[in-house]
Amino acid sequence: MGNIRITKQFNFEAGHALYGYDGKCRNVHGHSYKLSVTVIGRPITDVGHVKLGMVIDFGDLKKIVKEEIVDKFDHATVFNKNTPHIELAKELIDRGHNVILADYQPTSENMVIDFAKKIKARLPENVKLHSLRLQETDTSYAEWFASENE
Ligand SMILES: Nc1nc2c(c(=O)[nH]1)N=C([C@H](O)[C@H](O)COP(=O)(O)OP(=O)(O)OP(=O)(O)O)CN2
Ligand SMILES: [Zn+2]
Repeated sequence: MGNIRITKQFNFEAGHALYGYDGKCRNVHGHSYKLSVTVIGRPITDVGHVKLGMVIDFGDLKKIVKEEIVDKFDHATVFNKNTPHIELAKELIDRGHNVILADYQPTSENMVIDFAKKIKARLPENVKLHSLRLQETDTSYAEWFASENE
């Protein structure tokens, strides 16, 4: 049996600001992010296996992506910790806000690279991350493909 790709989609709301950017996105603002996670592998053929016919149970994929990404980023504000925004971030943290201090500029490109690393580290041996698509607005998204990052 051949390789099959399966995809699960996630949504989360997050704020961010692009420090030093020459446009309106230098302001703190938010997005309703849509993340599509595609993995590839061979469906299980062992008739005695509870996951017969699955590459990975969608539920198991959901658990990984929720724990690594959605539960952390949903309703958080992401700042580049290598910029003066660290001061703003510290103030918000002190006031009990949910803040993520990223070691990168929080563009959709950098976020999708970060997400790929985190998801890859949690997948079982027989399942590979194929691609991610992170949609920031109705008209803007970034994609990561394993085949382009080997
Ligand atoms: N290459 C990138 N460019 C921009 C990013 C990014 O992550 N990567 N991010 C932003 C802003 O954060 C924000 O997402 C604005 O994006 P944009 O598509 O420009 O939003 P608009 O509302 O102006 O889109 P329209 O649909 O064209 O009105 C900026 N750039
Ligand atoms: Zn934005």
